[in-house]
Amino acid sequence: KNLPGGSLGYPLIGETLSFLRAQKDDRGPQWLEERISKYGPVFKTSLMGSPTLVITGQTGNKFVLGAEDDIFAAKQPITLQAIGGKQNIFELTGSRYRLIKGAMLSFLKAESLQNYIERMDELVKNILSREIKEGRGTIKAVTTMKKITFNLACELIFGIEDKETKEALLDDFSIAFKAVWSIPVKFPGTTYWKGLRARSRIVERVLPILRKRKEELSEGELKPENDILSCLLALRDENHEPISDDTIMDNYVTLMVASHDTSAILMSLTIWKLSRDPEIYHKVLEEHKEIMRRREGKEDQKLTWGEIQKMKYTWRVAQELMRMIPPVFGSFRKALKDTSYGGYDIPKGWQVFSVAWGTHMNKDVFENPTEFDPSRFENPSKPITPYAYVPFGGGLHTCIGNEFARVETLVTIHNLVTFYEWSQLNPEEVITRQPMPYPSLGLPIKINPRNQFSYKSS
Ligand code: HEM
Repeated sequence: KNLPGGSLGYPLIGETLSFLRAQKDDRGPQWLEERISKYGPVFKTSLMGSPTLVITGQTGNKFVLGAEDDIFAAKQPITLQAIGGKQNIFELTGSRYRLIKGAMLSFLKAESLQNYIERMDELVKNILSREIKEGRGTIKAVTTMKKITFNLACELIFGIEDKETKEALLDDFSIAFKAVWSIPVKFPGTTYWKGLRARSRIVERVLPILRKRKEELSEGELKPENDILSCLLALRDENHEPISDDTIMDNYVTLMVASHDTSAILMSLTIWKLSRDPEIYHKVLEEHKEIMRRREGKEDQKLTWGEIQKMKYTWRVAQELMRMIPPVFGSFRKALKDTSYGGYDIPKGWQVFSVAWGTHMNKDVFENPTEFDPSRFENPSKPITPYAYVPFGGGLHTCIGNEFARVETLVTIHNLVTFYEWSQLNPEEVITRQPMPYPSLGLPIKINPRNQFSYKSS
């Protein structure tokens, strides 16, 4: 086989440790750069238990992300596969994949999200005020954002509202999330082993909920549109067969994993940026003041879908953050047949990894890539071409939660800037990849309700 240069590292572990360590020390781009400068834009390594070809650049993104699912499957590393389960959306192909994805999208598309806004706003308000009260004016923003994304997913997407159940699930999911980025060694005490046990407890806890919903659906007490679990329970495949409980559980766990850290990171990064950049903060604040000003005496009214659409600058700030610090470093695929790219063979069974940073920080794609400039998403002097900006991936497996993530981020930031004032306790705090990019100290902030909120421009 004509394979590109690179090192497969140690058996099983491969280069996983050096990759994860580089991410943690915020040297992820350097880890890649070193290899790209040594071997070129395509190189071999071994990550998360599989031999891997890393493919970088816009053409590479298109090749990997834009491929049909008979060439590359979106199979994730062993760790995510084990936590998410064998029937999770990333593992599915063909008609089964489309069936499950269609059901999930029916909840996550913009038209459906419009119905959640009031409830989302209320949940975010409650969590923020509770956390701030409990922390007596000081909170770790990262922990609070994780609580927000977890509760929004539990309540709005899955209809799980019982406080005790949610708390127990949050404990177990926190353990399971860690296992997604661990060395897949099933030995008592390892992060991976703990994650697998946490997954079993999650399944045990949610199965009775699933059974109850099944009964309620058959008795007409519940509608499939109520939540994603009910929707999947009511779903029939091309042979009119229901979807198995295992498939539903796997996709429940996977959606919780896919929606959790990603969105919590985007919210945390936005708070981090607003805390340290007065100019950007001021522009964001003005946008939200303007929204409140337009309410003309009805300031207590609930946030509306129309108002979310007015938060254009705030979203551009988030987009620019995702360009410079993509929450998901890249996308894994598995070659289902022998194929080739750039003159190199990609053997069947190998893992392929396409990295967002390869284009996001490329000066041929984004002018002055190291400069934080949200306006590049407003009037790009160079139009952003397909597969160049990929924080939500691209092609068949593009994130189906991108609109949910946008809305929950905007609702949260709106509540923060409109009703609170805050400052970072450690202004020097940096972002480290663990391997997801979080503020290194969990972003402690001092936060207080605004005394007076003047809607007039300042
Ligand atoms: C800022 C937040 C988010 C980011 C940056 C993000 C990023 C991504 C990326 C890069 C992919 C593609 C992975 C691949 O190509 O292998 C993806 C896929 C996916 N995401 Fe997200 N995501 C976010 C939020 C969410 C949310 C809130 C949900 C669910 C409510 C979600 C559910 C999914 C699912 C189910 C897939 C798989 C789609 C498929 O295979 O067809 N994501 N996401």
